[in-house]
Amino acid sequence: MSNDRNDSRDGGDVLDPEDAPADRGPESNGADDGRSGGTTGGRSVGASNDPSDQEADIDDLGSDVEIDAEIDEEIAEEHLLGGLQIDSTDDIEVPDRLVDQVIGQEHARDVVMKAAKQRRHVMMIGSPGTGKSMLAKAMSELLPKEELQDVLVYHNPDDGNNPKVRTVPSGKGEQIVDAHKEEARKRNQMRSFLMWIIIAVVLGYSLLVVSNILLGILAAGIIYLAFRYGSRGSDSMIPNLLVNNADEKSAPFEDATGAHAGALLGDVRHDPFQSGGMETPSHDRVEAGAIHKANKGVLFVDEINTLDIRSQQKLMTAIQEGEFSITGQSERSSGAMVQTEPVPTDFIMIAAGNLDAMENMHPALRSRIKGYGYEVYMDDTIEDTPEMRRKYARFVAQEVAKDGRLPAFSEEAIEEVILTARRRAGRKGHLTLELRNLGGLVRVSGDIARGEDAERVTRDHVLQAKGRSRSIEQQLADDYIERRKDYELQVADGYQVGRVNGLAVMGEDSGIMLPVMAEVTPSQGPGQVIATGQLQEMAEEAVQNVSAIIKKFSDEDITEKDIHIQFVQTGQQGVDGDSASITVATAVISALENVGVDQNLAMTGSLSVRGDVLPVGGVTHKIEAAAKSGCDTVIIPKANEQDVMIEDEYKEMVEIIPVEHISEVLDIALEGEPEKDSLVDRLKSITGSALEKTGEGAGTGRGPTSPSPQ
Ligand SMILES: Nc1ncnc2c1ncn2[C@@H]1O[C@H](COP(=O)(O)OP(=O)(O)OP(=O)(O)O)[C@@H](O)[C@H]1O
Repeated sequence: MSNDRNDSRDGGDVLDPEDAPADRGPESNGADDGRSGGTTGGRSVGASNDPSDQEADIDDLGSDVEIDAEIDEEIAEEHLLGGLQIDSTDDIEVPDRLVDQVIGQEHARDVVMKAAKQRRHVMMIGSPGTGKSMLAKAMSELLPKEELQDVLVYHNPDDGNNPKVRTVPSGKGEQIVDAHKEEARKRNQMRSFLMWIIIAVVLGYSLLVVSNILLGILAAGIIYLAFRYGSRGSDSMIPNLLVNNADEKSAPFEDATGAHAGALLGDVRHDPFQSGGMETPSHDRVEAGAIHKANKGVLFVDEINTLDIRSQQKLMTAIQEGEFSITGQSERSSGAMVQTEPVPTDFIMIAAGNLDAMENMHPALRSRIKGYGYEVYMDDTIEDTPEMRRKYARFVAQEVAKDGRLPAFSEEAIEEVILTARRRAGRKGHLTLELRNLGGLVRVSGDIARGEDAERVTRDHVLQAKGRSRSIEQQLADDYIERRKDYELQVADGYQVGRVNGLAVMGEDSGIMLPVMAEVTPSQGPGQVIATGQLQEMAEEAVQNVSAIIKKFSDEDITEKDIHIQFVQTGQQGVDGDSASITVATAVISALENVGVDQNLAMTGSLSVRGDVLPVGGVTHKIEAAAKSGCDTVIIPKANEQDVMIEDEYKEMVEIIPVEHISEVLDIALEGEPEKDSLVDRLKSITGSALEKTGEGAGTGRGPTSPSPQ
């Protein structure tokens, strides 16, 4: 039987659906293997269908592409371009294959290549713009093109609402449809010929024999309509080419992110006529969904949790069965009556998203992907090595090539992009892997250069682009700082009791200075912490931590007092996690002891119950915000010292003081010398005693700090 089918594919009679190959869904793998010795559409598929050859191909594709240049490793270490001696991006070759263009993400790349070889599903979780869809696309390029199929839908003479489905090797579908059209055209020609002969005979007879021309015209009209009506039937025999892979250069890549049910699962269009000869045959109204178009390729769904539960369930069925019938998605449409035979859905699924997406996706779908595939977490940053910097230079070249209209980047412009990647990493010795944003910077820089008709993109263009391509959060933060300056709310001079300049991050890359005010009052009942709205919990935690320290060093129990904390003019954005806890603690101690706090100083840091200042996120942006707001000193956790990568322009504006303990914060921030044996005196003296224990200098006296969760 299978031999017969192969014969029909290779040029035999392809017009009868029963003669077309009937292999569908998962079984078609076996059928394809059987085909490998033959010729398909004039193309030999034997060699590359050998699985071991395919694996070798994939391994080959995966090999890391090194930049082709002689590198002096000693120079490379210090050199921003990792020792690459080039004039511009024109000197950098961009690899052809997407998988070789991926920067970093070694683990994800390995997983994708393994999954391509084994045909396994993959779940990729990570920050936006780190290359999830790029890797999914790269995976489709790794899949064997020879397995691709076209899908045809035929009219079912036994049941018009249950169209037949047939799969054929890619490229064959068009031939079959063309052959059917040719056949229909010939049949129609013959019918027309016959029709005109009959009309001529009828007209001749009515004119010459009956002598009634009117009767003749009427009869001719009826004959004409009968033939026209009859020819519609032969058109309905032409199959609908549902999936056409004839021109695909690689296995399909279908992005079904945010797709509605019809686009994902296929649909059958409504037919307003439905019957009476004017209707469109049901097989012609069938439309493929992404799951069908992705057959033998990759189906990519980002933010998988945004698909409605029914769609997720059906997706699961398609994954499990390897085939899925198409029916009308709208219950009220005539399409809902139609259901095709199962259409193959033998795809590899790549589900992507952030951590929320994973938590909120259908548990059964997740377990299906997990059970039949891999889960991988995308890296946000990568170690800053000469080799990696060379790859970042290639990244700039890739983005220029991808855009197609940008001028080449000069060496110094590439250096500026790499410096930005360092800064955006927010981590010493690392480069950011949020490369979509970095690609945005490349494009804006290129557009500025283009606007000036410059031949090359220079460092200056990149610097201008950095100013222009500010995120919404950055623009908001800058606007906020400007407005506060108008009202002179920014930095007050001298010292104030209970008011401390805190620092926070807005969005991903903007800092903002937010003053915190505290007032301590006697309580009528048990003491309370009263803070602004949603910040209540955070304030309570900070007060609890500081109260443990206060209790230890004085007779005061601040849990018996009412503590009012105000995050001045925050609108509640920007205050993240517990990074404001040393700010709150300082404000409370200042209010409690009635000692002024230096208003030219800002601070960020998390606080342990033992008074250790623990690391926080976004220090670079916070320091820059303090500088922009006019502060001249910033206190940061010692553990974050290595993460500071502020722009040169701010370096002159602020002094950065890394601290390890709240006592150091108080020493720097509070006004004057405390009264002997007062709470502040005792708290400040902790530094002294700690230093005595280790015998080291200020700021290094305490043991290593443990990281705080952000
Ligand atoms: N690791 C990478 N290597 C090279 N280029 C990258 C990488 N990550 C991102 N890019 C660039 O950024 C663009 C967008 O990345 P991509 O769409 O793959 O991100 P994503 O992780 O799927 O993001 P999202 O979840 O927001 O869709 C890519 O087309 C590519 O130009």
